[in-house]
Amino acid sequence: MGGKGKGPLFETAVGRGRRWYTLYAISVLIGLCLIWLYRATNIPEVGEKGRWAWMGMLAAEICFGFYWFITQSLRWHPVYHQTFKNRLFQRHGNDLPPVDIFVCTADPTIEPPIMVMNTVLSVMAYDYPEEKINVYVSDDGASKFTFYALLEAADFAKHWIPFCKRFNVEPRSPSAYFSSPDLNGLSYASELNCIKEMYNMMEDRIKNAIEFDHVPSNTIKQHKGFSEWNSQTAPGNHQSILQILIDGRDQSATDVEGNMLPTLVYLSREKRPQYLHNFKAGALNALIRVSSEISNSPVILNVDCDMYSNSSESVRNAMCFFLDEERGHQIGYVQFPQNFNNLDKDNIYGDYISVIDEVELPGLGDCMYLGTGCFHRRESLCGRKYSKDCRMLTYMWSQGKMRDAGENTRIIEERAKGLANCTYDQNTGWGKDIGIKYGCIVEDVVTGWSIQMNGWKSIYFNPQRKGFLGISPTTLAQLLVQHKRWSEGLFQTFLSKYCPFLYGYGKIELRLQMAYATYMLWAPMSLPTLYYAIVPSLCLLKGIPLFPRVSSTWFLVFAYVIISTHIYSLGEALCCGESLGSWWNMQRMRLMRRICSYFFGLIDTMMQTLGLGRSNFDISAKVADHEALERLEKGFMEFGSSPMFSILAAIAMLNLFSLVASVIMVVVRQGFIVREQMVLQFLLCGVLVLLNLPIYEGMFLRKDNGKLPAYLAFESSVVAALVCLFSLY
Ligand SMILES: O=c1ccn([C@@H]2O[C@H](COP(=O)(O)OP(=O)(O)O[C@H]3O[C@H](CO)[C@@H](O)[C@H](O)[C@H]3O)[C@@H](O)[C@H]2O)c(=O)[nH]1
Ligand SMILES: [Mn+2]
Repeated sequence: MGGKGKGPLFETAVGRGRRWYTLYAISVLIGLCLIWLYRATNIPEVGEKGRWAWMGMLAAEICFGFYWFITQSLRWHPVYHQTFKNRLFQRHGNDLPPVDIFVCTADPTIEPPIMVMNTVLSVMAYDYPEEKINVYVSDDGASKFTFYALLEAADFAKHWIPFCKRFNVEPRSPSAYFSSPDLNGLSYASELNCIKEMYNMMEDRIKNAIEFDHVPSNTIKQHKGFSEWNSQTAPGNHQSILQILIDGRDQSATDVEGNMLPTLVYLSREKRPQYLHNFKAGALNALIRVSSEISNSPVILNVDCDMYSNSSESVRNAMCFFLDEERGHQIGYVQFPQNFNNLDKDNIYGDYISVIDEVELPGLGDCMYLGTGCFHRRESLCGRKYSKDCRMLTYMWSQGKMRDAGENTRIIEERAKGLANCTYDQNTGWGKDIGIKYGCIVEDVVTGWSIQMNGWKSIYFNPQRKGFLGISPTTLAQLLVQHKRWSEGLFQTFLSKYCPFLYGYGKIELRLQMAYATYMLWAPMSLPTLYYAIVPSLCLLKGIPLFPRVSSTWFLVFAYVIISTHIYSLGEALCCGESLGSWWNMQRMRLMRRICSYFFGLIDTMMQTLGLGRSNFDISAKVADHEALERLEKGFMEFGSSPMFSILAAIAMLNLFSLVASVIMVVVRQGFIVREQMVLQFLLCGVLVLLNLPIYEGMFLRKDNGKLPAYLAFESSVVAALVCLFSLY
């Protein structure tokens, strides 16, 4: 290396300000202990009113306290990485390892082929030597329209890639680029118009094909791949379809400027009704095998089909980690944050994205595998354990199996196809010790966890310009379903042999075990939250006090813990660039997620533990209708429909009744609330009502299509009234 571009390829800095944080955390911990002490020493006597309610409060507060304690692991050891791409260039030039890029799609209706195509084009156009990029699309929907869109993409890429490189455009997803606001007055306006025109025509062709259920017949004639589809082909029942659309080794496959093109492969693995297909994990494992036969790159990037590349530098950034002479050989994967390009400014669905990106993920020191936007070292993904003699990536790659350039594409297709058959990984290590884990709907977290257990280090890299942008759910119902799936999968993992505290015990730092547990315990945390959202309000109605009176010193303890933790979380959100309104929305959604998604996730996990039912990977929708988007822009939540709303609405009504009733009592029987021991309970109920305002609005005031289903208003009022009456007697 001759001292070229001296210094490491990446640097790691440890966050500052820890001392203050530790002081604050200790003070909260003391407060929590005092609260438990207060609860334990003030339990109402046998026969006194509210004894059971009190014990429940104690249990709930123990849960909250314990949970708060383990979440501290996410703020314990913040590290930030910086890469030096110029040094990478000085040392290696363009002599860099190849990368295999996996794009997964599963359903052409909720993941439109045009979206998949844009993601594919964005990753084909990375600022990286073209012949070193290999893009694989896994289509679990076995859709000939997705296939057709990719064929079009293969053609369009010949113009798009040179265009991107010549004018250095960002982002490189055509549709995202064409819709960016600052395209006026560019020096290359005529080239831009020309390529935009070409793109629009292509988009129209694909849209028409889908609308009329008809791929242009000359395209069908030109590509033998279409013969794989017949009237029997169904997403859940078909043979493996594998087509190499661009063979990067083929010297004649060049773009309009004569440069080589990235390899592009379409795969729809075999599916048969009698075989489990293991959802996304199965798809990724098929891709790992198939790609090993075709390009076998030492680094694998995988993205969901909605996650287009927003920065052309990501591959080079990732290589700075893997190729670092000092530490690169230990790194198993480099995870970029998951960001979204369809969030409204007030964050109405209360995504914690910014806090997670800026605080929690760096705060962990290591990183979880989040399922998308992650670069893996192929070996680590394939289950190899890290050992001191794991060689540098460059070595591995020069030793790796490289396909003979002259070999016929069709022969390779035939050979690789067998690796995607559904019997291939039956009774093998695939899904257990090799590849992505099976049997869990959060395959990503479990897989990342076991890679870490195998001794590999992980990197969380959050550059200024976001690496990937995707689509987050656009209705409350979709969001709740997504979180239900996550909480369910995560809790199942907690109960399985992968439980962080057992599996990780003695092998991995406690900090990391706790960090994983904070996510895996979402589902059971629904119970104390439900308790807090229901019981104190009912007791308010009955006049049973559950908190200390204002004049007591214990009151100060509660006040300190409540106020300090909320001020802290508000401060954190503001520092991450959120607004006050967006923080408030985050609080609301935390409540809703806990009492709906996590609660249903908990129930489903329990059912499965008892052997009733099996979990399903409900794919998140990635399209929203126009009206809905308009309402969202105006700040109205789009509800959609979901059985989970029943519980949400019932709790909202119950709190409203309790609040109204106690206000009436204050007015009629003056002094009721002023009995100062009810103050905290009254406030809690009041805050719950405020958080639930959009629910009342959605049930009673709104007339548009995004409101809550009509029957809910009636149903929830009746349920809440019955519960209130019942509890009064
Ligand atoms: O049988 C399936 C199901 C899903 N997918 C693909 O998996 C990806 C993720 O699915 P999506 O419905 O978008 O999931 P999210 O709710 O966004 O999922 C998040 O959480 C998942 C784990 O629950 C991770 O796998 C994802 O990467 C992560 O984005 C999409 O590209 C799908 O096409 C498949 O390929 N086959
Ligand atoms: Mn997604």
